[in-house]
Amino acid sequence: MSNSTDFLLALENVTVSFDGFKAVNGLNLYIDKGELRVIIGPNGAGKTTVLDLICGRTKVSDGSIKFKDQEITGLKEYEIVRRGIGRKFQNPSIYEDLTVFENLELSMPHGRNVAGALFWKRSEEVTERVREIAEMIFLSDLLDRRAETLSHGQKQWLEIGMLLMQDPELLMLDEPVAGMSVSERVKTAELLNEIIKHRSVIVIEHDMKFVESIAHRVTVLHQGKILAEGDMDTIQHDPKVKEVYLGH
Ligand SMILES: Nc1ncnc2c1ncn2[C@@H]1O[C@H](COP(=O)(O)OP(=O)(O)OP(=O)(O)O)[C@@H](O)[C@H]1O
Repeated sequence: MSNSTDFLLALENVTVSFDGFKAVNGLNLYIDKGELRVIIGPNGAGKTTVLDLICGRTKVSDGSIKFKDQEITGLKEYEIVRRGIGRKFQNPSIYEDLTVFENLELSMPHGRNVAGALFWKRSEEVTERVREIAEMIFLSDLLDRRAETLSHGQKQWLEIGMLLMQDPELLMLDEPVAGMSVSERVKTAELLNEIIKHRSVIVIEHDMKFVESIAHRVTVLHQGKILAEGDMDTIQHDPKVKEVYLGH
């Protein structure tokens, strides 16, 4: 047995070409258990593509992606979800005409086969879990509200909550605070810090104030490669990073 990784997620030499253009080029990225990693970088750097590769939406052209030491490269998106990776996209995909409670309830995995889904009914366990997650995402008092009546920020939290219902070990969020108010951003930082008590999180973010408030470790991507990696202080003082990203 190799003892090569204690990492939750390991990308090694990952490359993807779109018609010969390498959007991600020989990327090595390692995420620890309980880590909150922020990925920053200029437009077109390959940030979203990295998340697409991890969740199986885009196939790697070369390289390996391992989750808990098992190869996930080539698995289908739903299989990767089942392994324990949840992904939130920029636009919330909640059910607007259902309540907060129902949205969360629907996201609880119902068992792995049709029979499981057919015979599933609301149980104490599900209700308990919905309440627990609702509390985390600041929506305990709004469980009976239709989702369409929520603010933009609350909808984003609801979608994070829906992912948490699936109990992922790794959560990936693409610009979670875009369009949020200042107070919602502060609460989102709180939420992320709560989430990483039991899971790892990868966040793509442009808002540097928000990044400062959450980041353990920052990876700067540029032209599909890692330009720099380290704590916030190191990144902010890195001349290469200043040149391509922070300096303008
Ligand atoms: N399916 C695709 N087919 C062709 N080119 C693509 C595809 N997906 C992404 N690209 C290209 O790959 C590059 C990286 O895109 P990506 O969206 O990952 O960047 P990003 O760092 O997330 O940028 P942004 O901050 O603007 O969201 C871009 O040049 C983009 O046009």
